[in-house]
Amino acid sequence: MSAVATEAPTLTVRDVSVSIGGSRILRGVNLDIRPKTVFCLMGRNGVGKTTTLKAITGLMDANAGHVNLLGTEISRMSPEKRALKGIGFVPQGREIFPQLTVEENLYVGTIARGRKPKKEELDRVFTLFPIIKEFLPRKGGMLSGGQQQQLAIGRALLTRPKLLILDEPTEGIQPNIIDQIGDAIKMLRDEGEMAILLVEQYLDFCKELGDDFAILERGRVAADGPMSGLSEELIKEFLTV
Ligand SMILES: Nc1ncnc2c1ncn2[C@@H]1O[C@H](COP(=O)(O)OP(=O)(O)OP(=O)(O)O)[C@@H](O)[C@H]1O
Repeated sequence: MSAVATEAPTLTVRDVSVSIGGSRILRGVNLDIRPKTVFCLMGRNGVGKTTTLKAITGLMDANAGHVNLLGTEISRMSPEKRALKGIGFVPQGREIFPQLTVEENLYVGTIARGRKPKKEELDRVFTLFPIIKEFLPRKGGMLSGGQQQQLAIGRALLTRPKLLILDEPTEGIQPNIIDQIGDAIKMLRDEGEMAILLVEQYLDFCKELGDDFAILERGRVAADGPMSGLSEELIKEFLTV
């Protein structure tokens, strides 16, 4: 077993349940996300992937269960407090402010913390996504979907997360930008400062990037383990439509 595998997890989710309007959406979800790895949360439409992310980030309250980030119980904290503890979230749809410039969008997360990003933090984002530097004065709404995704990831990175959470980053994005986002995820993982939790329906993207996976089915983890264990049988049973 490698040294990495024996390190304490960056995030543990234990028996997390969420109900919305009387229906049980999550029914005791368990996840262990190791440091310096990419973890892919997979499953068909409507199985509870986004709800799991919201229970982790605090955007949705869990009825039961525990979420622990780097040894700290965060499940009763506000989303803002969880962000300060080290959770960076890039939501589905990216949530770029269309009327703000790219530069203003980029600074939103750090300014909310009362500071401006440091030059080396900005340079790191520009190295990952050179287009952001080129388009700094443009309005966010003028960017393509893929460029907005890069901007949203850049914005999250400036908060120096310990866990970067990405909800369907490839959705509706052209292939060359998907490749750039994949390369950026690999680079971030290899730098070793964070773990990355990826919700993704694009199977090849997950297989290429993921170290570990979990498959959700009706609000529960139906299978999990190292990505090498994602068999054709599991894909057929839980992922193909
Ligand atoms: N605010 C809400 N009110 C009512 N039902 C909801 C709400 N949010 C989610 N649901 C329901 O909870 C279930 C899980 O939704 P969730 O968005 O977590 O699934 P998902 O796996 O992320 O799906 P997708 O791949 O379509 O995004 C779905 O049946 C959805 O209709």
